[in-house]
Amino acid sequence: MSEAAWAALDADAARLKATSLRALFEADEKRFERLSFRLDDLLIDFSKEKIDAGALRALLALAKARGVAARRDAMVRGEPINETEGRAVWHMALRGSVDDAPAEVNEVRERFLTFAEDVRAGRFAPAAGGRFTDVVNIGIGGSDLGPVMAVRALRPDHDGPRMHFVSNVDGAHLTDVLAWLDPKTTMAVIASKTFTTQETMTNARSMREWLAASGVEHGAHLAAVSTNLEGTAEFGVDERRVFGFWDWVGGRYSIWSAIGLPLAIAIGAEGFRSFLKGAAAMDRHFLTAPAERNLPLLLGLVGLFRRSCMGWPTVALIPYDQRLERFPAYVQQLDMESNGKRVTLAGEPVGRATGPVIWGEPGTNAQHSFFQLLHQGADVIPVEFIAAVEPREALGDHHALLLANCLAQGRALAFGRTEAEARAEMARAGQSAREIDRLAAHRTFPGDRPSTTILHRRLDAHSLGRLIALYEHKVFVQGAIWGIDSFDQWGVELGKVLASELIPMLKGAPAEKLDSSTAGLLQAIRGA
Ligand SMILES: O=P(O)(O)OC[C@H]1O[C@](O)(CO)[C@@H](O)[C@@H]1O
Repeated sequence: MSEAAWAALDADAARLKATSLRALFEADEKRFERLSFRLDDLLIDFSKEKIDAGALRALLALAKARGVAARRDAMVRGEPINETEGRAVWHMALRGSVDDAPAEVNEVRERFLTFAEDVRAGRFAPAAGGRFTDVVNIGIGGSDLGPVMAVRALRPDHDGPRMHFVSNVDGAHLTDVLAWLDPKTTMAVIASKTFTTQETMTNARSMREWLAASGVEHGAHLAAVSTNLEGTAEFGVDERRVFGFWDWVGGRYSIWSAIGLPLAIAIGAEGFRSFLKGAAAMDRHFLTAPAERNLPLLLGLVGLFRRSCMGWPTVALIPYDQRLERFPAYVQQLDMESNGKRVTLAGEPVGRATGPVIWGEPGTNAQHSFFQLLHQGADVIPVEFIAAVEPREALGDHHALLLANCLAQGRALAFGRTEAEARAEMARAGQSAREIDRLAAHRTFPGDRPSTTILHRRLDAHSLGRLIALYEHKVFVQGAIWGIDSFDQWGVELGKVLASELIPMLKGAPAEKLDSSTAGLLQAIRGA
């Protein structure tokens, strides 16, 4: 049954490759109305994608044939859909979107939100008195990217102590962050699901030494977030400041758990609850909206069509919102660690291209760096634009300029500028025929480059929660159709094992059983 659905999609892809976006818009003046979808103030416009009603029908048929709704419902019921690790995938329980969530979810949430308020109000204070002015979150991957992204996104709501994030095992990271801080008024949150991650534990130990070296009672400056309570105790974190979570929360899905503590300290408990409510609003929509109007389903299907049928390997995620500067990096982990797999749950090759490369930077900066390639390079790179209709602060005409640029880029990508148009423009500008001949090809934009535009009213805790949940569910939909396990990450294991083997050699142990390249590089490092 799904073979038939894939075959129909391949036919749609062939037809749409031969039909330009210009032609699609000319053929249907209601294209925007037909291909844009809303949830409250959130609007997703797919009309500049290379899709049409036929392709969308075929995509919905594929989702049905692949049992996406049944798998979604199994996820909500807490079934172990992360089959390779035998775990449930229950991050929706953290935002009140499942029945029968364990009582400890609420208990831990209340504890860490109370702690956040205590830090903000100075009730939890440094050992030697005063107030904590700075908080350093030490974590990596899902224990870093969510908190850092969300804290930056919600800067206008940030009225707690200053927040800092250290993730890289490169000592430069910790050194540069600590250089500006006073240990007497700095606390650390050690965030690690496993509490064994080499980078995080190394940074945590160095942080503890930095606190101890200043003479502060370092234990009183530490908090931890982890599923490994033995590990946190062994490290010396007082259990009153340890906030747990559970193996059914994937690292890249953990911002809703106590991993969100830095965000709660920054914006307060009420702000954090609003963030959870935004995600819950998207959950409700994903669970109940009809397939033809279901935003995460459609976002997933359009992306899947680009990747598995049109063959485009990457997606540029471009928020026209400076405060979403880390959103592309956040979605990069969410999507690439989830769907960067090539075998199905049964261990068979998927047989189709799977998770795309996700990358991006905020606009308008991106326009002045890599947009040249998006417009005139040899590859088609679909773009997802994100913008807020209202700015958080009124500052002259900045926001109008920002939005004008966002809309202009989508138009330029989709419709380009034909050679005839380029020539006519140069002629109007009074350029000679010779000059026109010389430059016409350079000034032609092929166009026909797809984009999706996501608009919401403004960026706040609620809309950020909703946006993240939109992307989480989109990733889920694609993984379900490809039949892969979107919730494991075996691909990060081998590098970890090989690094452990190399550590002693970097510290002087004899180099053994190495390939000639690695041996040569090690030699060069030792001899340097
Ligand atoms: O929270 P932990 O256990 O320190 O893991 C950090 C990150 O490392 C990974 O396990 C692998 O990179 C991610 O999935 C995770 O978010």
